[in-house]
Amino acid sequence: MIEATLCFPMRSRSDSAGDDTAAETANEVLLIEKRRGLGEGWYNGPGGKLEGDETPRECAVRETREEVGLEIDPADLEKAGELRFLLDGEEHTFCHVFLTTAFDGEPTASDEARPEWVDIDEVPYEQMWEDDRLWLPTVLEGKSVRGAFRFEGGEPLDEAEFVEYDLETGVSFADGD
Ligand SMILES: CNc1ncnc2c1ncn2[C@@H]1O[C@H](COP(=O)(O)OP(=O)(O)OP(=O)(O)O)[C@@H](O)[C@H]1O
Repeated sequence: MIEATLCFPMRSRSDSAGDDTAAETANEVLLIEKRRGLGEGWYNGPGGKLEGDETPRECAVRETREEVGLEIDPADLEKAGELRFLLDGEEHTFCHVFLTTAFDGEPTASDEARPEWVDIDEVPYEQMWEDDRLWLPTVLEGKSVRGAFRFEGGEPLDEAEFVEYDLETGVSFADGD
């Protein structure tokens, strides 16, 4: 099973640089248009697979730096979700979702990703993974989610058919990761 992360930097529209504005007032989210690999051509948050013995939090910080050039203190990441993606009945990917309103730098495009600030009411769900519309609105409201999403039809996951899901909101997580 793959362990992966997603990280959603947020800001309020009036901020030109990131600071520690409270999540409740943030109304824009940094999405990426994925330029290669799984989910290519779709929007998502920065993120990727855990490497070596890093924690999910360390992975989210590294992937956000590599993909869009923002620097985040791991302690400033707020755990917002745990998502299980099943393919043909087998555990495929376990994804840790984080939010942050505290980061340094300006989003910059990389080979992997083109970043774009998007109003949280204008998230392009029709150009995203099908499951995103089910859990991301809740996360962007500042509530936590735990979900399981079933896909069928074999690899690759981004060509499989989304068939059903279970979702809980307002959950708590056992540890900070
Ligand atoms: C099934 N429904 C899904 N809905 C929303 N997001 C999903 C997802 N399934 C996978 N994801 C995310 O997609 C990224 C893939 O990342 P992916 O390119 O494979 O990782 P990484 O950057 O490490 O790849 P390289 O091997 O270095 O190219 C990673 O953030 C992962 O959490």
